[in-house]
Amino acid sequence: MGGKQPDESAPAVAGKETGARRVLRAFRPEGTRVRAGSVEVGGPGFVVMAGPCAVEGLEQVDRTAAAVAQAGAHVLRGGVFKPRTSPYAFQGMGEPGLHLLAEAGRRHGLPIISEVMETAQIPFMAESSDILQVGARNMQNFSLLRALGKVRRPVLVKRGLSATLQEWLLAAEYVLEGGNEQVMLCERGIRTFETEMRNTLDLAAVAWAKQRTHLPVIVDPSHATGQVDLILPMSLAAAAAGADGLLIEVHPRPEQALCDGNQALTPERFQTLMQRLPPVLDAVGRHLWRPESPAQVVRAR
Ligand SMILES: O=C[C@H](O)[C@H](O)COP(=O)(O)O
Ligand SMILES: C=C(OP(=O)(O)O)C(=O)O
Repeated sequence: MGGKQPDESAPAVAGKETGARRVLRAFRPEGTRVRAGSVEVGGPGFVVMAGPCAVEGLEQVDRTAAAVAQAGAHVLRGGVFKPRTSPYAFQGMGEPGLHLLAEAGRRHGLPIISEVMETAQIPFMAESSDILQVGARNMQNFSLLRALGKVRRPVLVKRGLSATLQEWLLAAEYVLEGGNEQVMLCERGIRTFETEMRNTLDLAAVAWAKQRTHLPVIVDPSHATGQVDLILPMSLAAAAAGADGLLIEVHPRPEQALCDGNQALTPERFQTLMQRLPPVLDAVGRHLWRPESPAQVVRAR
């Protein structure tokens, strides 16, 4: 793909592989900036999205939202539809959970991101979520991707469990092709022969995607490692590798979490992470996202 120009006029040839076009850096050399509420992803500001893996109830989500907001997070995450390996595992609170997440976001001044698993969920998820997440397991759910192309909400496309970089980009291409330009990529670790960690975080893919595409790239060190002790070092490494932000799991009582407690930071550990990011970001010419000052806004006009 490297060096190829996007060819909008090229007709798809039946039976032949057609490459990515709209995701390529050449399509928008200046890069895409995605807006979620008042937060901008893809500019110089590094955006931290944090919250529970799954919304479990009012107290849990509100306490987490308060803690991550206080530590400086920019977006509240929380799954209400959970793609679980076992049909007997907690599947999420569904729409009532979405209302709790949205309310917690409003109360603590944070836009929210949540996973949409099926096309039928899009209308109400898009109504209340500032960012719609496509999970790793749904990265090649093409009808879902096409439907998200018609939505006026930013979409974060997670890399599939064993997806190649081309497959990941082409998944994002589906959303862009549908007319939605507010798309982000998320590296969340892939399946390899290694078994010590839950997945293998592919940080080279982050630098690669930043070079080859114009889309913001987010890293999820929680699913990538599955281990709390690795989340801090991998978050710093992601910032150094050029990621535009992080998606991190935080729970007030990880040992009681209904999903993925092994990879959830306590609020205290999350605060430490937020304090460790600025010097690394500074070394690569970035900073934690902050609203533009009025002076900058005037200059930009
Ligand atoms: O957050 C996410 C997923 O639902 C979770 O990682 C699925 O893993 P499991 O169902 O195999 O535990
Ligand atoms: C399910 C999630 O992650 P993934 O799709 O990367 O497994 C999640 O972030 O809630």
